[in-house]
Amino acid sequence: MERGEYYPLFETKMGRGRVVYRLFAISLFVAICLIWLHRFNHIITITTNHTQQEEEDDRGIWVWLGLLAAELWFGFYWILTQAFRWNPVFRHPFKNRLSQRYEHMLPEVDIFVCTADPEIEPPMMVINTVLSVMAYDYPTEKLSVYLSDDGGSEITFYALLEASNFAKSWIPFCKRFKIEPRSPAAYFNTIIDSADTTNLGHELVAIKKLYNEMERRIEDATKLKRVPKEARLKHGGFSQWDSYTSKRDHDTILQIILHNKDPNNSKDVHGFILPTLVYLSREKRPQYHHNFKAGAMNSLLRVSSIISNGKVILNVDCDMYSNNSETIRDVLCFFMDEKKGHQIGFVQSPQIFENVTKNDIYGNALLAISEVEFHGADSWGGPMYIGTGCFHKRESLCGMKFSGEYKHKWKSENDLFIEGNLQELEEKAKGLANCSYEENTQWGKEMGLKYGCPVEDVITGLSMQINGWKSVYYNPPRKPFLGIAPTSLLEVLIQHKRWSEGDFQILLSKYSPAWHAFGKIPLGLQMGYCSYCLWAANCLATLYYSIIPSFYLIKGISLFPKISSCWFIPFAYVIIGETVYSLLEFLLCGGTFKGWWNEQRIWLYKRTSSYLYALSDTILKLFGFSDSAFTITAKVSQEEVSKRHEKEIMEFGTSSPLFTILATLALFNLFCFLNVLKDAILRDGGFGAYEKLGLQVILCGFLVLINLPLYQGLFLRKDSGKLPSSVALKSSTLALALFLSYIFV
Ligand SMILES: O=c1ccn([C@@H]2O[C@H](COP(=O)(O)OP(=O)(O)O[C@H]3O[C@H](CO)[C@@H](O)[C@H](O)[C@H]3O)[C@@H](O)[C@H]2O)c(=O)[nH]1
Ligand SMILES: [Mn+2]
Repeated sequence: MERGEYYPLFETKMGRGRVVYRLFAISLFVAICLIWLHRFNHIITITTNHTQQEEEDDRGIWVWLGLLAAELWFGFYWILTQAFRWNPVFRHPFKNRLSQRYEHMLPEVDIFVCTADPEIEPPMMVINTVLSVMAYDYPTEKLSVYLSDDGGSEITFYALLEASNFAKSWIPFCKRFKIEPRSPAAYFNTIIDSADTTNLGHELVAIKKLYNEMERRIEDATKLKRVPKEARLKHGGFSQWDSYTSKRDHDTILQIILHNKDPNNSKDVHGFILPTLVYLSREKRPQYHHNFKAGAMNSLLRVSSIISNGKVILNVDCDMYSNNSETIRDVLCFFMDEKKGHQIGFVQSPQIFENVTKNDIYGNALLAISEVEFHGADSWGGPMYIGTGCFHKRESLCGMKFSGEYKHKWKSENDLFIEGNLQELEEKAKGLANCSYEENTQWGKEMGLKYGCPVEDVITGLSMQINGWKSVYYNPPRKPFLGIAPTSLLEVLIQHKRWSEGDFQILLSKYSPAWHAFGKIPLGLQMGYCSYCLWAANCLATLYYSIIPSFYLIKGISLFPKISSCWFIPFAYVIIGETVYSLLEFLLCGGTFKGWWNEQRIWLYKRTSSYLYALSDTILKLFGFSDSAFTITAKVSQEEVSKRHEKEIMEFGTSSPLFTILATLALFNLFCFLNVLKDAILRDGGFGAYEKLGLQVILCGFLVLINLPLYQGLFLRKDSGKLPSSVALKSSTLALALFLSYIFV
């Protein structure tokens, strides 16, 4: 580097097509205003020309007021979503420059992996994630991996011991052959696909054999729910389970499995030191709330502070393995950039799922969020923290506020010095993971992850941004992490209930992006946060739109301008414009046409079921009637279910009130639509009579078309993934009652 010249460690590029997009957005906004005007005018006319209006209009005013409210809502919500489409940016790190400047003073990195239940998060999956992050291309003496096990499972501990042994061969293998990805399971899958293994020869055969043997032992133990006796005798760590009563009631279990203070046991087959590896199952007692993942993370923060005290922390869920061994180096380019790095509090990468099918029937990929909106957020001070695949500075996570004078010191003058032996260190660390430790402290409030919210990640990220930190969205072509998405409709709906409920609680909390954050974070970021925090609130307008227009269609009453009227134009423009835009956006993000159609369906389902539940639960919670829980998403499914998932057949399977709502709405619209067809055939003038009802027919028809998988699940399918007959019965009755009530209204 020449004197005085500054070569940044990363660059930021603007997205293309911004001007075109902004023009489109403005034109759409004008059309939305015209729709509002139309409703407003009509309502004024009804109220002022009261004299000899038909009786119908009198009642009609409520319906029109409802429509105006729904459309005001949709319009307002659309405006919020524009913030994240206004100015997308893209980041590119230069890791060669990082190496040149800082190779010998790279910071310590602590990696936290969280797991909570050995049944739905199988130990084999967990250790694959652990191995993938242990094998990062990074100086091993500066890397520490912590597994937090809220399941307190001996089997998971056993699996981790096995993994620590396997790592002794696996890590040198990865580094020697520079293989990717470094989760053994994922890697072996790729070579089955490519079959190009000739250059690895017998080394590959040998490592695969080791892996298979380990896998067999762990799977056996998992099936038997018992650790083999020999293993138990060999490792003293198991004695910590002697006093264990249940998952919800046990002492802190902590074991430093690999550590350079125990060099005999902590080197790989070539004699190089391995990363530090720690197992932690924090203390649990029935009388103490454990605060789910946030509680686990805070224990990890404290425990790690006396074992390795890494300045950078990576947090992944146990299903999110590292898909690129160079990610740490890439991310350090953001943190260590001499000019802009100081203010960066965290670097988030997207949540990408490996098991999403081609047309993504459950809309799991959330393409618009990961490929568009987060890039937009990045231009306003940064994306949210979404729980996994996120790198933090320890300071920002621990609650420090950013101030202009702050400069991060990467050179470690006050490096952690460990006195005594490992046992003493373990004992000391255990105390930090006890239930009572947090009493009368700021943990969960000002320090660490926030408690009391089902989306601990988002609220914690927001509070960091309010504290003055910025974040960066790092979304390179080769995705840094790959995880597992739910594979049944109910799982998806429940996950979204948790998310939308949590987000809505943030809106009402003391960190509310709507008011508390005002003046503390940019307006664009506030709007964007609000668009997520208001997911739940979308249910009302969507329900109104799925019921009322169809209902009035049966009565033959028009609620939208007729096709020949000039007021029809703004409606048509908004509908066509938004549809075409969302389709284009989806295709440009790499989706398929069918995937887009599936996503529309899922949004409808979430809005009419998950969000409705989230909204009512939040309101109940406000009045103290309910408490939010954390339902862990399953990462494995029965074989039949996975087969249907591969074939993209929607999985219902059980009965749930969420399904009853969806089925009732679908059937009600089907009845309305059949009624239209009947009238069109029997009545004079056929479809012509529907000219003034055009948009209502289209809306009803759309709802029927998008619900096709539901009708199949109700009446046509025979497999075990169909909707149970109890749901069919309940929803048919409800839908019929709703349909017939038009006679009385
Ligand atoms: O008491 C608990 C509950 C969960 N977890 C872990 O939290 C992670 C996320 O749980 P999961 O069931 O997979 O939820 P998702 O909805 O898939 O998770 C997303 O949303 C969560 C917030 O709702 C975030 O915590 C996650 O990081 C984010 O990936 C998993 O590793 C769990 O093992 C715990 O450690 N302790
Ligand atoms: Mn998950």
